[in-house]
Amino acid sequence: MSDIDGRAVAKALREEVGEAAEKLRSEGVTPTLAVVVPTDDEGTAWYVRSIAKTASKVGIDCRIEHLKDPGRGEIVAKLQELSADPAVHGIICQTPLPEGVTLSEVGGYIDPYKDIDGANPHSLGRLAAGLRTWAPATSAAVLELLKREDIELRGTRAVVVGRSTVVGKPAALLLLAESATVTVCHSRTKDLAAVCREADVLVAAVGRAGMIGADFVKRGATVIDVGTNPTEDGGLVGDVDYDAVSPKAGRLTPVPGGVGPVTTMLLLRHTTEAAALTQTHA
Ligand SMILES: Nc1nc(=O)c2c([nH]1)NC[C@@H]1CN(c3ccc(C(=O)N[C@@H](CCC(=O)O)C(=O)O)cc3)C=[N+]21
Repeated sequence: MSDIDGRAVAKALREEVGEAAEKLRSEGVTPTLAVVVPTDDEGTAWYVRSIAKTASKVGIDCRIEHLKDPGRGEIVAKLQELSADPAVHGIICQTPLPEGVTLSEVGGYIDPYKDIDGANPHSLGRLAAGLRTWAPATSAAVLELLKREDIELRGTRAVVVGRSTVVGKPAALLLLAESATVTVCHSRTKDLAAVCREADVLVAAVGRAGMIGADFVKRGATVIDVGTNPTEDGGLVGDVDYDAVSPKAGRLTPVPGGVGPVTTMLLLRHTTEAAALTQTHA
C-alpha cells in the first residue's frame, strides 16, 4: 500500500494560493480571512495557529477574533459585524461552539459571499442543489486528495462514516457529484464493518481514535482518514488504525500529514476566491 502525501498536495496548493493572493495584492486587494474562536478547545487552537501561520506565508491577512465565554448573541453579533465589514473577505467560525449553540444555526449569520468554510445552511443547500458554493474545507480536502491522486470515483462504491454537517454530509454530497455510489454510515448503522468492506473509497470522519480496523477495509481500497484525535502525549491520531489498515488498503492518508494540511490550504484558497469575487462585483 502507499500513503497519500497530504503535505505534498498542500505544498502544490500553497504555490497556487500564493500566486492568487499576489495577483489580488497587485490589484490593491489584501485578501483577508477572519477566524472567530468561541472556545478554548485544544484541537481548534492548533488549527487556528496553523491557519495564521500558513496565511502569512501566502500573503493572506488573518484576523483572529477570540471571544471569551460568549453566548449565542455575542457570536451572532461578531459574525454580523464581520459580514458587514468590506475589508473582510472570508469568515470561519471555529467549532466546537459553547454548549447549546450549533454551527448550523449561527452559521446563518455569515454572509454567503464570505462563507469560505460552508457553515451557512444556505451554502450546504447550494451544494446539495449542485450550485457553485464553498464546501466546508475539510470535506473539500477529501475530494482534493482523491482528485490529485487520480482516484476513480465515477461508478465506484464510496462509504462515508460520520454524518456531521462539517464533514460527513458535505463529503457525501461531493462524492455524489462525482458520480460515486455513496453510503453514509453513523453510530446507529448495523453491521458497520460489513458496509465499510463494500467500499472502493472509504472516508472515516467519526472522531474516534483508531476505530476503523482492518476488518472494515476491502483489500486495495482507498482510505481517507479525516480523524484528528489528540493523544495523551500531545500527538494526533486518526480514526483509522493505521498499522492494521496500512497493509490491506491500496492507498491511505496518514494522520498527521494527510487531510489536515490540505484543509488549511483549501480554507485559504477559498479566501482568495472570495476576495476575487469582490473584484468582479465591484
Ligand atoms: N468550523 C470548523 N471547521 C474546521 O475545519 C475545524 C473546526 N471548525 N474546528 C477544529 C477542527 C480541527 N481541524 C483541523 C484542521 C487541520 C489540522 C491539521 O492540519 N493537522 C496536522 C497535524 C497537526 C499535528 O501534528 O499536531 C495534520 O493532520 O498533519 C488539524 C485539525 C479543523 N477543524
